[in-house]
Amino acid sequence: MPNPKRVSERLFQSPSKYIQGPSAIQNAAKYLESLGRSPLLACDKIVYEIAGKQLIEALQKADFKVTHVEFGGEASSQEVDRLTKLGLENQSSFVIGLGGGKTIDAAKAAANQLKVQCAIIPTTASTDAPCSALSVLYTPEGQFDQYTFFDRNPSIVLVDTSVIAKAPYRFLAAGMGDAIATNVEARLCRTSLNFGGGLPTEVSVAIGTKCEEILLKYGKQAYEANKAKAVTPALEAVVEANTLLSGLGFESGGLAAAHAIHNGFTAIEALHSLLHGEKVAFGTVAQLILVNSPTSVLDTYISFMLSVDLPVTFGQLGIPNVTDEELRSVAKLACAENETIWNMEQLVTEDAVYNSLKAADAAGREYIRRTNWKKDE
Ligand SMILES: NC(=O)c1ccc[n+]([C@@H]2O[C@H](COP(=O)([O-])OP(=O)(O)OC[C@H]3O[C@@H](n4cnc5c(N)ncnc54)[C@H](O)[C@@H]3O)[C@@H](O)[C@H]2O)c1
Ligand SMILES: [Zn+2]
Repeated sequence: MPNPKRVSERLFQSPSKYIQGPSAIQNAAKYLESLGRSPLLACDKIVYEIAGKQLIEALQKADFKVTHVEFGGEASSQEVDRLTKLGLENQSSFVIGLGGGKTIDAAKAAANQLKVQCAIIPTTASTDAPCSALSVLYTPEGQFDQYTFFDRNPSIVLVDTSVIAKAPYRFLAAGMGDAIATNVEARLCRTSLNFGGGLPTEVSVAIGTKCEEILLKYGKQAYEANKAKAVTPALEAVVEANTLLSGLGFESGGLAAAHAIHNGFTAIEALHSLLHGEKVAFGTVAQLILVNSPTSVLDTYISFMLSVDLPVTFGQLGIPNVTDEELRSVAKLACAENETIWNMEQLVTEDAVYNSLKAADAAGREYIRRTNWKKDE
């Protein structure tokens, strides 16, 4: 990474087109035809039944020649190479990634190796992976491997909200946990380099603000709509916040402590089964404490997290008996040399992060006690 003090350019990057609506897959051909007519389509078995069959049918009706490959489940270099090989053998004109964050990341990386364009069709709003020009790769066993960066973002991101509305509502909540961090993190990164290697522009800051506004206004309502499998204006707004606004906001705005703490949580085995956004949600409260946010501000975020069943205490994270030693190892990883925590202007130490974790749990417990909060059944 270049030294931020020596970079004066502001930079904003994004996909060429973003389409969202309840019939997006049915109408996919008209949006995808500019990329060619012989795509390599990666999706796993579950997603094939949910949306893959319907997508292939819609494309075949419009004379596309689709090569369907079953995604193996992990976004690993090996899986990316396998998809690339199939793309070469079939002379695929572009790649479609259909599914959750891992399928999306593997598809983006394969398209990059094939030097063809990429279309992303997320089937959950669980992460902000669809719009970014990077993939998070893992070993075939599921350990973090590396971030890989590409020259361009996916050309087309197509979101079918009738599919998302039927996905498990825990996924939408996790996406909100990832998205609520966007503004909290980006507003501390005004003078650091974003993922494109430039300074944030005014629009990336505005996107983070809008993302947060939508979540606070409509998050709970969208969560309830998702439980009822209903596509409503609130659900549409939150899907856009989780997918487009959060994606553009983090990539061109920057990440800070919340995501670094999420990465630190990999030190605790018991947290591996949690979704990305669930861990980011707790990290967001810890970051707010780290930068000395007033109680009224903490209350706003904690109340939001609880309204969509995101964890704000160690108990809710599933680690009620976490030890100080474990928390110190989380803080140590969160403060690793290349971590995004160093994007913040504030002075940060491992000890301060350790203390913010303990205080976040305490603030969550105190809020629950004070407001007599009870989980909806
Ligand atoms: N590249 C980026 O910018 C970026 C950003 C955030 C997260 N990520 C990555 O995203 C990954 C996490 O993604 P995830 O949380 O979507 O998990 P995931 O990709 O593992 O998907 C979880 C499961 O959801 C299932 N699924 C997908 N759509 C469904 C639907 N409509 N109904 C029922 N089940 C459905 C899939 O079959 C899969 O088994 C992580 O690897 C993370 O590193 C990447
Ligand atoms: Zn994230």
